[in-house]
Amino acid sequence: MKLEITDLTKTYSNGVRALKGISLTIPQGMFGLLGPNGAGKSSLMRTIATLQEADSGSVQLTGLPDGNLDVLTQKDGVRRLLGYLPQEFGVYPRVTAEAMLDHIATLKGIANSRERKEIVEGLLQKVNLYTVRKKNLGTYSGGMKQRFGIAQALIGNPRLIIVDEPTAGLDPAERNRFHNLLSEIGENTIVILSTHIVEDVTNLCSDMAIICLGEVVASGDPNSLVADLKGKIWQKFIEKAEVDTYRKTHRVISTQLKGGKTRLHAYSDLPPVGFEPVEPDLEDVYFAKITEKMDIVTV
Ligand SMILES: Nc1ncnc2c1ncn2[C@@H]1O[C@H](COP(=O)(O)OP(=O)(O)OP(=O)(O)O)[C@@H](O)[C@H]1O
Repeated sequence: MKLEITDLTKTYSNGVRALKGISLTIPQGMFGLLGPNGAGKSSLMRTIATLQEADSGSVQLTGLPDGNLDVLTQKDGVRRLLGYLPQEFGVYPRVTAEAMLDHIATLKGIANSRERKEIVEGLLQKVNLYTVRKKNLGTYSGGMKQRFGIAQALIGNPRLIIVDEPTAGLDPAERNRFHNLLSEIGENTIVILSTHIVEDVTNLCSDMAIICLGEVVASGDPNSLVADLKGKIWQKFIEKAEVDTYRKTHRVISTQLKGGKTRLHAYSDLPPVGFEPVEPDLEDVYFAKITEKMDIVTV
């Protein structure tokens, strides 16, 4: 099974071109979709989740037992296979987790109440909310709500799971718990994790893409993307006031405060004078690609 996206475009009625010909092949496993705010990640996720129309292009789910699915036109077929955790996941505050999951399971077509009870209990245990299943959702913390969000997305054994910026605002322990949960989702499922947190992709994804201003600027497996930068990233600690000067003479891809000093990373085929070589990581890939399109100040 694969999700094949070809030349997908979307312009909103206010003239914003959110998707400018996106082409991507997304295999089974965890796929990370990285991009800065406004890159078009949510627009792409909503289109794949059949919640919004594209202007042109195609999205095909191929390799299914009973043939391919055209995601843009065969929406009911896609919805039967889909689990979706949107960026803004609202919950009904006065409903218990158990009652809400039971309701969603009914909506997803699980008519038999005993079967539903079994599924709901299993999911509550999986996301570690079983002991608080009788509490109203309004009393849940951010992390608990996200785990509840995953439980509802997993109802009906989806083959395609989309999670949009799931760890923003979670504390490290909850983020860890959420990562473990995602990594337990079966190998024979496509999981698309849309995020602007590079570390989430480093930790979880075997394949990825970076999008920026509605275009794919890199795609592939994270290790190869990092390997491509070997010998090209250089670092220097400078005073903050010197950043602008360096930006005039070097291709600065990122600046970060480290112990009160500013650590500057620059991209160069040859060693720049006064810089030291540094092992690239996925963050360097991200910034090197993004700064090809956008000014570092706006990244
Ligand atoms: N319904 C809409 N109407 C008009 N413009 C929109 C709409 N939704 C998104 N946009 C614009 O389209 C562009 C892409 O937005 P999108 O939400 O897809 O990006 P994103 O990568 O998910 O960003 P973020 O990380 O901030 O959520 C942005 O410029 C945004 O302002």
